[in-house]
Amino acid sequence: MSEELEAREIAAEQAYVDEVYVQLEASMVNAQALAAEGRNRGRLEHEGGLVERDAMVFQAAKRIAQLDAAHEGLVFGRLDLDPAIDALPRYIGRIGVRNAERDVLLIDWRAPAAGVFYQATAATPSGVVRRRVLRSLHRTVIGVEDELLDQEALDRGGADLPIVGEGALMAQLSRARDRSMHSIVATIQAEQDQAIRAPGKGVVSISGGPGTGKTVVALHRAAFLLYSDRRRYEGGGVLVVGPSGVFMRYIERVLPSLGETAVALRSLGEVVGGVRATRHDEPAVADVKGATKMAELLRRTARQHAPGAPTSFRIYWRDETIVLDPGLLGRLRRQLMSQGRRNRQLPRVAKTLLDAMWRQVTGERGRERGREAFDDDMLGHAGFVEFASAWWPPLDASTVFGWLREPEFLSRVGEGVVTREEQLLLLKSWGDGDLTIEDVPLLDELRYAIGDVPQRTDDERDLDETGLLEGGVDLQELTTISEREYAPGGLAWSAPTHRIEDDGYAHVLIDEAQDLTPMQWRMVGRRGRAASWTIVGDPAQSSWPDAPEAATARAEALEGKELHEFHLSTNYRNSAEIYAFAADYARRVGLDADLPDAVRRTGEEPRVVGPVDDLEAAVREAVATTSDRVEGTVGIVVPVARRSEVNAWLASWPELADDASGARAAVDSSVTPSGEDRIVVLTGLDTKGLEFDGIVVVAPQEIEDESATGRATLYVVLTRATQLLTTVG
Ligand SMILES: Nc1ncnc2c1ncn2[C@@H]1O[C@H](COP(=O)(O)OP(=O)(O)OP(=O)(O)O)[C@@H](O)[C@H]1O
Repeated sequence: MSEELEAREIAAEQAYVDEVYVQLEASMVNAQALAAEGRNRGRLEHEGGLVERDAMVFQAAKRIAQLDAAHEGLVFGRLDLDPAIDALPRYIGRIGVRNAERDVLLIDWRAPAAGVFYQATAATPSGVVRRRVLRSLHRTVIGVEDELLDQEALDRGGADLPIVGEGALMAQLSRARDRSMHSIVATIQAEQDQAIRAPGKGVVSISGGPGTGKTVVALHRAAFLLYSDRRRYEGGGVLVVGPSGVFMRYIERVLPSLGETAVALRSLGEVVGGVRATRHDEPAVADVKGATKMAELLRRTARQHAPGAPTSFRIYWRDETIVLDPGLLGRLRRQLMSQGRRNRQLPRVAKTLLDAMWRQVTGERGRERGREAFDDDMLGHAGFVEFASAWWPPLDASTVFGWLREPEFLSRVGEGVVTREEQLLLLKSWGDGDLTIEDVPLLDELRYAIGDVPQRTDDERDLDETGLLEGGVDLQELTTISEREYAPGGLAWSAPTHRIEDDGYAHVLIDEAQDLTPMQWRMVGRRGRAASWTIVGDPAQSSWPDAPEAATARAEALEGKELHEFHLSTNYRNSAEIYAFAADYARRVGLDADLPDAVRRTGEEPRVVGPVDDLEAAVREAVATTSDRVEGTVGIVVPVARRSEVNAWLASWPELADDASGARAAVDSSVTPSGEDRIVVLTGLDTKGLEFDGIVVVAPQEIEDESATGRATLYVVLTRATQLLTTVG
């Protein structure tokens, strides 16, 4: 009977969903035709609102159609209200759709009218009698899950509203995990909805323990903001910053599945335009590079005499020797620096030098000729022009960053800022080539300290203004000289391509904010001076050891902005059994953790294997068992020092070969990883923000011991599994 009932309900919903798709296709064709026709301006203005809206629906629908996401239907919700309010059901979808008469067929989930879908509860039904979630596979409705919110209204109204299913949330939470995060539009919970719909003012801070939906809520919030004020947020840009490239790939499909693509998703190593770093420094080095004192070191660096540039200049003119000695040049350098960013002073360089030189002209013959003639002579003199351009070359941040690789230079600017030991750590890390994630904020700091290298056209304009360097200096050539002489040879550091003025966004969203170092806060702070912010994090999961210093940097980045706090209290990821185990650990090791309630029981207790004699055999057994028992992803979490070893193990286990191309690629560079592997090897830090159906933790004690914040890292690791957790050590 109940199956029959469910089938009948599904068929009825399918009919409605089909109607929505027919209408959607009609409006897409319509919008396309309008765009293709390229109507004249007046007509566009006349029908502006309509055309724009159709075009928007078209764009959003196209993106949603492109997304071949199995579980995610366009129409996912239905509200049956008290007949006294509305006799017709309301349908909720990823985007809004109207029919030819412009009646609403589907309400966009972000519209105010959809709010009640998320906020209504049995205690405060707000007119909702039945809330229904439609589960779909592409365009096919495969299930419905109902909740009865107001029995009395149902009795009173005498309507026929059957109740089907076991509840959408549990069905959604029990699904197997794949490599991407999915949107939760159908099952957003009331406390999450409040954070999602908070106005885009000041700073919205969303806190909560592991698995409470902070990330997914923040992404839905980005979609909400774009919907609520498209001009502001699409025009000004929305920046979403997460901890790693792996994490960004994990979350990248959520916004497109909501029809939104106008968002910049950047990992911390990619925040600076044109730069892409994917490797972390080891913890001891990361701790030095992340500390606020690096800002002082870099400020000093930016003010130094360019290594290799001339330190004096001498010229004969009208019987006189004019000398720019190192002391005088040092004073002139400081004078120029005091007027603003180094590169911005380029147009003033020649005049500053000429002023100082003219003061030395005291003889009659020289004075008689006059200043103008003096300037003309100098600017026509190849020796002077060459000196001026070599003394103050246009510099890009990567070049200046390269100066720090010289031990003597570093010890000079580092004096009293970083210890000798720290200098050695820095030098060692900069010796091996490519930029690390921790270097990126340092490079950014230098960009801001020296300013952009002027573009050629700007140069020409600036030079025209001074009237001093006419025809004399080819700045293009200067750039080449400076690059040739001072660029760090052989390094894969590309110069930032974006200009400082283009760095700002209208909204900045920081995920896993507890991990930002002070230097990273400074970097993201520069991108959000005029922005509203969403900041998401859980202090207990922090891997930055100096919490007060990070708090100060964060406060500076957000200075003057009003704070609105939201807290999430239910863990939707872990089974109750797994989370109890992790929470026990947090209490035992003294982490001051925010412990949410986990709602889903599986009857599977976490398994602790060990102490073991043969680690490889024990891990192999645990991974094989886990992979047999879960349908979705499996993460093998290892100490940093064991990553290659465990990858080699996994690559050599034939029974798991199909699921582990990443491990094979890690040990054999001729193998290409598929990127869709079910089984992956990760370090503790790599797991931040991610989740897997099964987790096998290798040598947990070593993870705990490998950094000052190892306990917080291990706590993160223990909260990544949805179904099965095994530790082997
Ligand atoms: N309302 C919801 N309906 C369905 N699934 C949800 C809901 N809220 C959260 N989830 C799921 O719970 C899991 C955890 O969410 P998310 O990763 O956003 O949590 P988090 O708070 O950022 O976690 P952590 O801090 O541990 O990284 C995800 O799979 C997410 O889809």
